[in-house]
Amino acid sequence: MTVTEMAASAKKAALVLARLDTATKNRALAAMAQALEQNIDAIVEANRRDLEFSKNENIAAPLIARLAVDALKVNSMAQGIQSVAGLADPVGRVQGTTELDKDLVLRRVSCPIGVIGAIFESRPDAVPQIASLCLKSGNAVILKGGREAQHSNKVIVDLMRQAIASLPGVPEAAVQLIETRAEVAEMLQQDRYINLVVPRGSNEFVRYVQEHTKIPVLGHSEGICHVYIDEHADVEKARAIALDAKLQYAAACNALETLLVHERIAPRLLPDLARQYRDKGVELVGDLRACSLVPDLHKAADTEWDTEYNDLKLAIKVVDDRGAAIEHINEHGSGHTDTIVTENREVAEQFMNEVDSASVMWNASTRFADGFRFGLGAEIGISTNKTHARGPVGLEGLVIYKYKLFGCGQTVADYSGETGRPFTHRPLSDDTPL
Ligand SMILES: NC(=O)C1=CN([C@@H]2O[C@H](COP(=O)(O)OP(=O)(O)OC[C@H]3O[C@@H](n4cnc5c(N)ncnc54)[C@H](OP(=O)(O)O)[C@@H]3O)[C@@H](O)[C@H]2O)C=CC1
Ligand SMILES: N[C@@H](CCC(=O)OP(=O)(O)O)C(=O)O
Repeated sequence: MTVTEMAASAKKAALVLARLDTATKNRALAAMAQALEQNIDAIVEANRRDLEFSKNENIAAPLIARLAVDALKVNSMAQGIQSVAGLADPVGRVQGTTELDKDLVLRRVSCPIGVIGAIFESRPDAVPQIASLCLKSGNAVILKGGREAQHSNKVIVDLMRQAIASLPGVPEAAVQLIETRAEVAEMLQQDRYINLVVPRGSNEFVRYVQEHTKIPVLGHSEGICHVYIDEHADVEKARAIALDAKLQYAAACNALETLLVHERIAPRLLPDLARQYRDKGVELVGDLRACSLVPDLHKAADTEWDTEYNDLKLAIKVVDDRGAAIEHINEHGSGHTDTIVTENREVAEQFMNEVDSASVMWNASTRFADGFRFGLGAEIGISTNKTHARGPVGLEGLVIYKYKLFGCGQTVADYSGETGRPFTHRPLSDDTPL
């Protein structure tokens, strides 16, 4: 099948999905989860081939960890799908009701976006997450994962499609997979059928997508995430957060890349914290003031402040005050996730108000920026766009709305000119029967 044919069938599927009731969608999700659980060996075997390929290509260890799938991971993929089934249906929610005039009532109701093209990194667990969120929100999806994960992705998508096809009324074309960059290029031309493209990847890749399509793009790009340790920080909290944000999963886009430390707390905190990082294998670089506090610290090149390492490397900078920290983050960050550690509420609120990022945190690790941990069930990714969705994108980010106007024969002429009737524009309760 060509990509154009796939996109056309996705469009048809989306029209069917949009009218499916919640119970049918949940049955499809349960079948998808069961299909994965019952085929753990096939998934793990496909993943073994992907891992072999990646090891031959010398892929970095954190990226191998992101790619690897074992039985536990398959079970957690299945649980993830079930948890999406357990979420409230985001489609058909009344978002406001206005009486324009007697017997002329306008209602805003949530509805699916349509067809989503999702391109993402070599992370097989992203496949069921994105597919289940799209299905629950009534959208068809065309998936493209990273080349290192292609065998795993194919088996997972095939299993989910077979599960969907076994249910009456649920179109198999709800979930489709493309595998090559050439197909991505073709997909980007399908503005007739595809309503939103979600690229997850480097800034260059997201820019490439934006420059090669007329389809709206919801970019999920790099995370140059910061932890700022304020002068009023609790040292133990600061240490725990700074270590977790870098070490808990260094390859994630929400991992720490630049540590900013207030000059008044730096001498007490940095030497010991640097030792702890080094004990865990983290390579450190710093500005001149950090270098004066930490033995053998290499001076950071100017470009380091704009670098996402995605690995066991960290840049450290000592700042004069919170204003300097906020300024640094707004200049060098990527609008993803940034944290302040402080015991001073006023300082924390200033930081959270003035840092222009999708997720701003107080006394918590940047690694919390995740759809599951935020209670969204799962995530299609973490948006670094400002519109239409920001930060971890769950079901709410996958619906739009339509206006439904309930009349009884009125025309605009009735409301025009000097003799026209005035509008009432009266808000009504959303459960008013129409
Ligand atoms: N905000 C978020 O939710 C996420 C952000 N990221 C960010 O992504 C970045 C790097 O991740 P990485 O895994 O290396 O991802 P890449 O940017 O290398 O690749 C991601 C996807 O884009 C595809 N791709 C890349 N370039 C092109 C191109 N020119 N044409 C068509 N397809 C292309 C890849 O395909 P192929 O493999 O076939 O080359 C893959 O499917 C990091 O900055 C990370 O923070 C990653 C995950 C989630
Ligand atoms: N949701 C993820 C982070 C986002 C993500 O997909 O990151 P990545 O490891 O770059 O693929 C998590 O915190 O586990």
